[in-house]
Amino acid sequence: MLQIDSVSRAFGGVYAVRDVSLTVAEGETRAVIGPNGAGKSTLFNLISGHLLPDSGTVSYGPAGERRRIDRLTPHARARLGIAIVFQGARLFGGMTALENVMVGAHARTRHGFLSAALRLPRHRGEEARIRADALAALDRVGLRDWAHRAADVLPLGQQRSLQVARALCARPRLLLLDEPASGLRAAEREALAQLVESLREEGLTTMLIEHDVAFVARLADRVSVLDLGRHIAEGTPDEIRRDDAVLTAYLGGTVS
Ligand SMILES: Nc1ncnc2c1ncn2[C@@H]1O[C@H](COP(=O)(O)OP(=O)(O)OP(=O)(O)O)[C@@H](O)[C@H]1O
Repeated sequence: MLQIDSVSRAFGGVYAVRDVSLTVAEGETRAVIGPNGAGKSTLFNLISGHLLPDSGTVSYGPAGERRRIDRLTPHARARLGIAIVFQGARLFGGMTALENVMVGAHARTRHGFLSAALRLPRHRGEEARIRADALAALDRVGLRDWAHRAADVLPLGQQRSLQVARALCARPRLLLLDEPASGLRAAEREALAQLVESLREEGLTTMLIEHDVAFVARLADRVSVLDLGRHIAEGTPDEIRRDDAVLTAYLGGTVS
């Protein structure tokens, strides 16, 4: 579904991502781990289009439909089915849960969010369909009963689920989750883990950045490890746990 070839991106002469190559299969759940500053979020932004690579290529799509996307805008990539939930992403505080999700659906409409917000005539016909999709997305993440509550009064765990619903409403084929579990309490983490598992069962291709090893071991088919911008290891969670380069990266070179 995703193929990244020799991608690099530097800031001020310092590589955030350096010569990274990896492929993610359709239906796979891929965890991306690595110490702080390893380049994980930068990699996600290179996939979503919020950053462009200095060199290298990003290709996307199921077999037979694969195409290069590394020069496309984030909006164009969203319309191809790539959705990202940013780390610490904010919700629109003055809106209900349902309205927040409907914003996500506009990412894939022809006219976009601005036209929706202005309620232009050409847009009105799509409104009912988007509303139905948004309610379905809320249902999928267990938030149907919260649809008409203000988004900013939801507990943090449900805010995260709402962000996932917003991304799902755009009908992604590749979902990028940047540290979705950070700051959540145990019960909230469990609910999020179950949500990611259910998406996996539905066959959605997902990449997630996560620090918690138990969370990764439970959810990921494969794990990619970044360190100082480089892709230093890839394997199943079990293989990664035994990988010397990974232990060295995490423990600062103290492993013999
Ligand atoms: N927009 C930017 N401008 C300048 N430097 C940046 C920018 N984005 C990232 N960097 C730098 O690139 C490196 C990688 O950052 P990135 O956020 O991708 O790492 P990360 O693995 O996601 O870290 P964390 O786990 O702390 O979120 C860091 O040294 C960071 O300071």
